[in-house]
Amino acid sequence: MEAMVLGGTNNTFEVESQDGMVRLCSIKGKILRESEGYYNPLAPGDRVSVEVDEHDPKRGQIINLLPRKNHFVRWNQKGKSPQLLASNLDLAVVVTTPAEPPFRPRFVDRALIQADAERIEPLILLNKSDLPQDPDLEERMEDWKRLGYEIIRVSAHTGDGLDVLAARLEGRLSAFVGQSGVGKSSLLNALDTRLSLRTAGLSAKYGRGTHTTTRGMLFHLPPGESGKSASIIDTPGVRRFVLHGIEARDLALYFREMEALVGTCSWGHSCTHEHEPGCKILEAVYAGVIHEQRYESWQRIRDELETGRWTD
Ligand SMILES: Nc1nc2c(ncn2[C@@H]2O[C@H](COP(=O)(O)OP(=O)(O)OP(=O)(O)O)[C@@H](O)[C@H]2O)c(=O)[nH]1
Repeated sequence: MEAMVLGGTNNTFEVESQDGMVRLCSIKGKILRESEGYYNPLAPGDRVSVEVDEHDPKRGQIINLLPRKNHFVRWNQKGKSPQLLASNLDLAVVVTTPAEPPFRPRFVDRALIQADAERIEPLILLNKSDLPQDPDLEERMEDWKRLGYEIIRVSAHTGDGLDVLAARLEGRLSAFVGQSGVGKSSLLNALDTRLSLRTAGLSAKYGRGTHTTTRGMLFHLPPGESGKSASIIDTPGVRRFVLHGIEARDLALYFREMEALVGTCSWGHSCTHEHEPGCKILEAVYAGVIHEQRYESWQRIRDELETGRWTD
């Protein structure tokens, strides 16, 4: 029987069959071949084949992973392996805030790049729009918009913008990705009042989230105006989003404003875009076509990918 993984740990998963029944399932055999080398064998959104337990219809075994349309991954530094956050997504929703926790544009850049690399449509969701906005944030928002990224502004607290967000999520499978404390669980609670996911204030000491959601979980929202329901994966908040599966030398291809310039410099593909005369990327930075902060973002992320050392 075909079913979808809603959530789970390394050996027990909540799996939903097409009739809506949710079973606890373990993986038959040692490991799924496709998951070798990964931190976790399956992610919410994965489609699997299940064999129902003869003695207990509420349990079963996962015998097969069905081909994935895409998978959203980050590098797990502690586990030293790629971690599957969600599979088969229509939309990667990168949640950010003007403050509490502080606005971290590089976190957003990294998540957008990982989504683009997997050909998952990204969306920037600015939560906590009730808090004072800052000029740096507005400038970056304008730049992302110019690059073609869709932006929705909401407040889980006041409800502002939630109708726009709900309409955008209807009929799709989306994942909320963001630093701990940006309000991913609060947003889900606001979108579906039947949910009461645990949320928590920021740590007084560091002004960061306290990692309340520790594992990913897929939720179906009640059908909206279109009659279709939204499926949303709440992913655990992370302090740092480390890219996976992207080579440092290819990084510029995932910066939308750089992609077309790659290979056009006087030094061709051997240009480092750091100091060479005739570098089209540097010329674009000087001309203001590439935002200085995006260029710095590219430099930092490239260094991280080259050295395997991460500073923020
Ligand atoms: N001012 C304001 N605070 C919010 C808003 N949404 C959430 N918060 C607060 O932000 C804090 C963190 O919210 P959570 O929903 O737990 O954040 P999270 O992103 O799910 O965090 P993790 O589970 O750690 O990943 C809580 O104190 C919420 O009350 C909002 O729109 N405005």
